Amino acid sequence: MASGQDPTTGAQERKDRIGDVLLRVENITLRFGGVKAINGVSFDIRKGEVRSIIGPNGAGKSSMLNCINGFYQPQEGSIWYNGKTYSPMRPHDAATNGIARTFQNIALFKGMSTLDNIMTGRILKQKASLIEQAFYFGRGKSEEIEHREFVEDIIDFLEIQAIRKTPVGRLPYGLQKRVELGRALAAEPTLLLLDEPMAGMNLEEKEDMSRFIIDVNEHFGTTIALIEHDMGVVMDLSDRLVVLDYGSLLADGTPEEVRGNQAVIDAYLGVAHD
Ligand SMILES: Nc1ncnc2c1ncn2[C@@H]1O[C@H](COP(=O)(O)OP(=O)(O)OP(=O)(O)O)[C@@H](O)[C@H]1O
Repeated sequence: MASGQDPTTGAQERKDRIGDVLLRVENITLRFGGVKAINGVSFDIRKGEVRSIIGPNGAGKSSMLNCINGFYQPQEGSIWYNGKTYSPMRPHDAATNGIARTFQNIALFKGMSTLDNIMTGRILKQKASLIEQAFYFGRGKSEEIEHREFVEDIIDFLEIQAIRKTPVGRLPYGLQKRVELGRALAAEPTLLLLDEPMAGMNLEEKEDMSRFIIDVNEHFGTTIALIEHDMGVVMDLSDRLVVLDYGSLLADGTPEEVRGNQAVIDAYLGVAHD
């Protein structure tokens, strides 16, 4: 958030930005054999908000993102998204309906350049036939130019012009994370799922990434669901938080509400379960 800004103006702007419910997780239960990774969890995500999912290791956070984008198919429950119920959500439905994500462990093509990696995020936007693309004529040619311009804008936005031709495997970790964000943005997502976008980063890199997340949310109006372990970052960025513990919903509310919740404090301090 810009320094020197009147905090009441900022709060009002945020309120104006947040709209109706975009996605609702309804009573999701996910099992792996005998392990209940998620246990009857429900919550919603509103248009334009930054919604964080927090909780101790193994709480079910990544599994929840995997249910939302269809990588995992829960045994019970459904996902309501933008007017339609998915039971379960399938990866293709998620991708074609504007749900994009980044991963806890970077999933880029290490030998390919920054530019080419981000271009792969445009695949679902391509309308030209394979022949048109291969021989670079007709729609293939005009589309390529259009996609390239879009990707160049993302590169400018994320301030990574200097590394546009560098193979991503040679980049430091923090920059690889930024390229991964760029690839997700190339899909022009309505809902962006970020799985620990700041893991392994130093303070300066975390500050940069926080700024980009806020900018994506404010400038593009992208709704963001975020998993992050750094509580300082989470409290600063989030409009609302969901807290999971041992696969169950422990709390749901604003940063202030969650910060003061005794069950959350106990979970983080490691108070024994009955
Ligand atoms: N593919 C899988 N196969 C078997 N068990 C799994 C699988 N994915 C997750 N789990 C289990 O489900 C539970 C929740 O895991 P999950 O990765 O969702 O937690 P998390 O909150 O994201 O943890 P962390 O903060 O450590 O990343 C854990 O007990 C985990 O071992």
